[in-house]
Amino acid sequence: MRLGQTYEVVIDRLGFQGEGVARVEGFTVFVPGALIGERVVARMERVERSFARAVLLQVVEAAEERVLPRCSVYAECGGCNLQHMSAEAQLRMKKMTVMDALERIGRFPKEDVRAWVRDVIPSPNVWQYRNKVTWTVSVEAGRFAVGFVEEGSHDPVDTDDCAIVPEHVLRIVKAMRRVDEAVRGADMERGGETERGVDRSAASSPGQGAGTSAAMLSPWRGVHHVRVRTNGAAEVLIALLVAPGVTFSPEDVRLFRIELEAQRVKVVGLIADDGVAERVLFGQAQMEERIAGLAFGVSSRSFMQVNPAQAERLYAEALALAGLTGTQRVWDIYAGIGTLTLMAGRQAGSVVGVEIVEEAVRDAQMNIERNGMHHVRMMLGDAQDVVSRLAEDERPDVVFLDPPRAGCEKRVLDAICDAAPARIVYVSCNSATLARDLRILADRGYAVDVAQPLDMFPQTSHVECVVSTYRVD
Ligand SMILES: C[S@@+](CC[C@H](N)C(=O)[O-])C[C@H]1O[C@@H](n2cnc3c(N)ncnc32)[C@H](O)[C@@H]1O
Repeated sequence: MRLGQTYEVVIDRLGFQGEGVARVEGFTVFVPGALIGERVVARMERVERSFARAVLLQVVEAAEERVLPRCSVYAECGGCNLQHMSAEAQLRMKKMTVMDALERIGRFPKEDVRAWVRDVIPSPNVWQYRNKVTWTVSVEAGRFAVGFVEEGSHDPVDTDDCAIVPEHVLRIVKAMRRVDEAVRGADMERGGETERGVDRSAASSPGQGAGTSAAMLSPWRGVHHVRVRTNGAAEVLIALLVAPGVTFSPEDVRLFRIELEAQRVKVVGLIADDGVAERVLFGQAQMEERIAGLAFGVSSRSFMQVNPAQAERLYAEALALAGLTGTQRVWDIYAGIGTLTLMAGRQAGSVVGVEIVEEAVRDAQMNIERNGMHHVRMMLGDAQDVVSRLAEDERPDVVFLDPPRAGCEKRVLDAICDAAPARIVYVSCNSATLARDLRILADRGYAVDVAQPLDMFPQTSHVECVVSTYRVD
């Protein structure tokens, strides 16, 4: 098999990222965009010892599950990778992903896995469902671009057409573009000699003096990402992620505000975040959201599930599997702003949430206060240290785990098993690390009874799953 060579292949399964997989001349060939059963023409773009990666050139025989992607930039953008697959096929694929991981990585017997893994709960919304987006910003050669990044690239795919983000959030891109055009237009009229009071020296490339190129004059120069959060009331909290030292003039902020108003975007706050500190440029640093009848404040840096309607179902599943009766002692490890922590608080004797991000713990503490839950408390720190400290004071009945994609550190799992709760309910957004961690728990005497996948991220191959385990005495 040679690089650049073209083959006609038949896809016999899907990989973890939803890409078509075929066997060709003893190689496993991954073809993103191809579906099971399809005959496709593909060109090899990377060839290793036993596998290759190919670009889909033509679908010769299409599968029934093939649908027309909704986004105009689907082929280039790295944001979604399953828009070419019907909604039902996406759900089937996600169930297979969880089962495959439990069998291959977790080394659990096939019959057990089949009995545990339920059908995927579909998302109430499969389009425009995201309440948070982080886009890459680029101002190069005078060209302003905002968007998700193409796989294997650093350049954003410039668009304000994104099918998984609500329309009012997309209007922020329009406002940024209009500010860019207005400011650069004005600067060019003046000969590009003024920096408009914006100190972007820290972000200058070597050899680029102020006013030497159109890119230098963009108000968004020095902004590498923009992070937008929105809520059920269609309000937004915008954070401009900037290089250290980058500041904004009041004039830039005023212009942006005017354009946001012109686009009818309801902004609760605009923040500049240089990775060390957040600075509020106008409005406030937190926004409000209601989930399952509780009020939450959330900061820009804090974690919150991205699909709020589906998040309510996720929490309901996790709580049902925990079987709380009002008296238990509960730990919620990797607690974020305390969403599950507070919901568990309505059904438990006491709850402790553990979280490493300071802003999230601050949010969670305010959320505990505003919901009057005085039997719920938060601990700030790395779960690896906090859990063993916590175990010195109390033994939990139920532990929730909801780690980031990397899964739980072994030390955390060991400390929890030492504390011997009757039940551990594991919420995961990565089936591979979930399977790895469930194997560790199984070897320490925790058996799985149910694995419930949910479609939290429609149009992408990511899958959320909640698994309940119980201590075998
Ligand atoms: C997937 S989120 C879950 C948050 C929360 N359970 C929810 O549903 O909103 C994972 C959380 O774990 C936190 N985290 C990551 N590493 C951690 C660590 N080593 N110790 C404690 N918390 C950590 C992250 O900041 C994030 O808030």
